[in-house]
Amino acid sequence: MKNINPTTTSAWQALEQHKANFAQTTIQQLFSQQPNRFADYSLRFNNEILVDYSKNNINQETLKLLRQLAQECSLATAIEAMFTGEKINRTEDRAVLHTALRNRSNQPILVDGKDVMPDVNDVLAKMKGFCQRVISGEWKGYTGKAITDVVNIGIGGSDLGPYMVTEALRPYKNHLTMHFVSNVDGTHIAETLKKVNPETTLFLIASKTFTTQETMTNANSARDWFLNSAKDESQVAKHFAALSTNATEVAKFGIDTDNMFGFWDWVGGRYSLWSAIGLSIALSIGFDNFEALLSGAHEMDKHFRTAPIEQNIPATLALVGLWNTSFLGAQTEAILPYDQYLHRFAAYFQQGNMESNGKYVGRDGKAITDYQTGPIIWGEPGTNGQHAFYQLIHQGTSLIPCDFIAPAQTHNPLADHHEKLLSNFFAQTEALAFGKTKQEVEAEFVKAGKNLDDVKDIVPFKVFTGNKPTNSILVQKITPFSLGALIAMYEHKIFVQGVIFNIFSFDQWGVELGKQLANRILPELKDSEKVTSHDSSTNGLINQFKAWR
Ligand SMILES: O=P(O)(O)OC[C@H]1O[C@H](O)[C@H](O)[C@@H](O)[C@@H]1O
Repeated sequence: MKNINPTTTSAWQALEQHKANFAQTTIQQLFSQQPNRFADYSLRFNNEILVDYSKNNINQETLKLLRQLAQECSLATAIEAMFTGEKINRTEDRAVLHTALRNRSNQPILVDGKDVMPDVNDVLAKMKGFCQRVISGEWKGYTGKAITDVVNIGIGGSDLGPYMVTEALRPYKNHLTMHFVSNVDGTHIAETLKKVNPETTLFLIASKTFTTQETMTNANSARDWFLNSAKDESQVAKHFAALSTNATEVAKFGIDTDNMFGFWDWVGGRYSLWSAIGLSIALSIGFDNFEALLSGAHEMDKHFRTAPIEQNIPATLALVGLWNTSFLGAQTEAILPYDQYLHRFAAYFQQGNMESNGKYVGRDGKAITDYQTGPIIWGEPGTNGQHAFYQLIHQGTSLIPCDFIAPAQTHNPLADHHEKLLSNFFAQTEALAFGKTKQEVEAEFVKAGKNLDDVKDIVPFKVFTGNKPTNSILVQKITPFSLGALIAMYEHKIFVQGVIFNIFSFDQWGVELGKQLANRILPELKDSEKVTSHDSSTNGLINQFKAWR
């Protein structure tokens, strides 16, 4: 991947000039000027996902310049570099091949001259056999009973993806009850263990490195709890499996390598739900559905790799997002799914996006000083968010571009719930784009029989300026296939932005310092000695903790 500061491209400079046009123009005016705006600014994937990006402050010139920016930043070369296994994660000297995990075409993909597909397929076959045995009840616990509960112990990418997807695909789940333990706070595992029976519980220890403090601590507590009942180490094999790249550490922990499902250093943690880390997903919805999830992602991969930039959905979302943040001044992006099953979707992409693109060092190793990199990602399911934080999106002083996501078909057709939910979905983007003028507010008062003189002081508070950018992502139905495609769509959006930001999107050095310091502090908490080795704040906090515990 080349080192290109995006601000030095002619497209960036032209975009800087071009943005002045939008100081005066509103989304409302754009719609009045362009009667076909919806048709011209929306894209479809497989007749299953509709992406409408028309309610943004963009015109054809904006798109032309943004596409030129992508070209000047060598996006097409970068896409090929990722898909063909080049070591684009240069700071860790690794390829980035989550796309290989869902490569249903089976076309060879080479890393260091070796095709990775046979290994990928071997692990998938092993996962399939394991799922069949556990789901059918053939796999027995130490007292001869079938498994009823699965506890995934992992954190970050080894938790957020599997948890988000198993929740999103609950309508497809079988009889197994899934639990996810991530936090090192003992409360998390303690509360989970209260709900399960050691005779019928399977623990999946999910950790790429198998050294993560939180996960290993929870795994050890789970094993102690299990052995407290089973009283026999040899029974651990019936209740513990490992999902990891680190066979040595897995063996040290005492998990049989027969029960280990491997993956490789070219799978980033936050892109790992497609790997053995997805075993909890496959157990929960069955292996066929897990394969459908992979297929959906693979279809999106093909689209991303081959579609021209004008029709390329991830690239378009990335460019429009970059326009909003880098040129129009937004610092955050909200992801707002109008689907209760997608309640962890925003949390998942907080890691996906912020751990990937929250970087201040450019690919040249120098600090980036003249543009913003990855935005802050946040969000909650609609309509809950409407009753909580939408006030600020509608009338605050920050510009917050939002992605609204909704399924056309619900899995729970109950009275008119879905129509009500979707009426809110449509209404919100309409309100955000077009707002309500002073005249409209006054007309409403008049209609309600009020004298305008009596209400004139209230009028300004009821005005909505509108002109707030949104994307609407309408999915026919959330199925394993469409969810796979949707996740891959966002993954590639992040990739495109990382290429243009000129950063390395696939490392995560920013999480290391806190870990190092926690490791230094941990021994200091073991005794009652007064701590003096830190700054006065950190010393003061540690000493108060010691006094109070
Ligand atoms: O899967 P593990 O090796 O346990 O890592 C779990 C998580 O922790 C790390 O600190 C990284 O920030 C994440 O990218 C990763 O997903």
